[in-house]
Amino acid sequence: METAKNRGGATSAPTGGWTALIDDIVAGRWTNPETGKPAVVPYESIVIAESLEGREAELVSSLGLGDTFTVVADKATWDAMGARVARALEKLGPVKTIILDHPHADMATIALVTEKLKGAEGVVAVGSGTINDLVKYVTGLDGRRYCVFATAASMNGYTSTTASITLDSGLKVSLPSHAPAGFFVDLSVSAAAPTYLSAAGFADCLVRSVAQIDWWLSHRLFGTLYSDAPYIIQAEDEIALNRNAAGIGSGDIGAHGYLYRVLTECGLGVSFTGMSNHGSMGEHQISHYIDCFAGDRHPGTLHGQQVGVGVLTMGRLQRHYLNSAAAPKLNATKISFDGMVRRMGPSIARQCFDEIQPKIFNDKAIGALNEKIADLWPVLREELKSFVVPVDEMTRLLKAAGGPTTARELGLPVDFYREAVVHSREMRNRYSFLDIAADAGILEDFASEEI
Ligand SMILES: NC(=O)C1=CN([C@@H]2O[C@H](COP(=O)(O)OP(=O)(O)OC[C@H]3O[C@@H](n4cnc5c(N)ncnc54)[C@H](OP(=O)(O)O)[C@@H]3O)[C@@H](O)[C@H]2O)C=CC1
Ligand SMILES: O=C(CO)COP(=O)(O)O
Repeated sequence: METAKNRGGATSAPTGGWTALIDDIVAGRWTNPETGKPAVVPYESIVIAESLEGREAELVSSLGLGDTFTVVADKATWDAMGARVARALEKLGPVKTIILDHPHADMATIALVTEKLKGAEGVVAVGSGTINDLVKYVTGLDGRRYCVFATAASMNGYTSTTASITLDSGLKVSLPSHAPAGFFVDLSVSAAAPTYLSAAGFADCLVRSVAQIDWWLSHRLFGTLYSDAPYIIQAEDEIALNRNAAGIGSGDIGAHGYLYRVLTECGLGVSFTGMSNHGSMGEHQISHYIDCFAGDRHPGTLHGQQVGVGVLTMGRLQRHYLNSAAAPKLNATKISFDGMVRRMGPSIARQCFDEIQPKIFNDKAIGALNEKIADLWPVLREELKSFVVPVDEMTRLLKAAGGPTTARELGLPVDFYREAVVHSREMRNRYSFLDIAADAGILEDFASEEI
């Protein structure tokens, strides 16, 4: 196995260690400024350390999951850490292993894992996004507590209470699930993983500014739920992480410490609101569209890699609007159901068309919305500008972390990427600048410049 570069790293942990603040949130000592009350979150133990070698059994045993254990991994994550965790758990009791073959977080695999985990007591996931979502979702079905050892800093779902699952129809959705009782990070393992994995996780963090802009826009226009709490807890760490972007690409352990802090905080944010919107808006819809509809054209890229390219696209689109003192002016929504059927197939198209009805506006409704936007725009524009990280800066950061910045770099046909930009808004009822641009009639022209 590749060893971590820069062992020890040039970047030191914040005062209080890698879980400073996170410990307070988990212990109920952190007061949410929005409510004035201590936040209550469903986690028992979150440990992030430069090494967990020798501590695996103690960490799992502290959760009291049971007397027998089942470790779930895939081939790569078994090699990276699963074998080590399974060996360590033998001290505590009998250990079974389930090694999945290139798993996907879809309904067929959920059925398989449900069957394999029947009667299992102490369920221990060792892996990244797909392994964690599978184990999270399956154990969530009967409320069985589980824990996860992270093998890659590739996405922010470890601590979220939602699972991103592909339904039998082929549509990827965000389903309510539960939190891991224990989340354990050995930074040396993730820093030694192939760097494209960490760059993907960095991109999942870079989302903050574009998602906050979309989410606030939706809140101001339609009164949809918005919360600052997820952003408040990660604000300082986002600065430290961006300062260490180059360390992500070079496998620096300290840089990975900050990366995991932001990934973890983003997941904790989901447990405040029960939804992933603060870190999943227009840019995630572009990535989900790629996963659902690229078919043979999918280059095998990771969620976070696609999200990173989506972030830059959204940054350019939002810049177009925020640079203008003139309020956006929208026309009645034109979404062709037949077009959706052609692109998505009849079953997904039906499901999505029903889902997006609240953001389909006729002439009368768009007139009222235009008046509201015109009224709000001078103030709303300034509010939105306060969330911006300039797109040139985000591009520089993503490059420094080693992530792809264009569809071409992803290895995705550019025509298909443009289709994703234009049509991904048809997937979910989350209102973003993709909807503004589409209803303003400029989205196709904008997308035609994306490469
Ligand atoms: N629930 C939530 O809130 C969230 C869920 N997600 C979901 O997570 C999934 C993406 O997860 P992601 O982690 O990016 O990718 P995956 O888990 O799909 O795949 C990553 C792959 O990288 C390989 N790998 C992992 N760790 C190591 C290591 N240490 N050394 C070598 N190889 C390693 C593994 O092997 P292999 O070679 O076998 O592929 C692994 O399967 C998506 O389905 C996404 O939608 C994303 C964000 C949030
Ligand atoms: O991927 C996510 C955050 O990175 C959340 O995904 P969903 O949009 O599926 O909830």
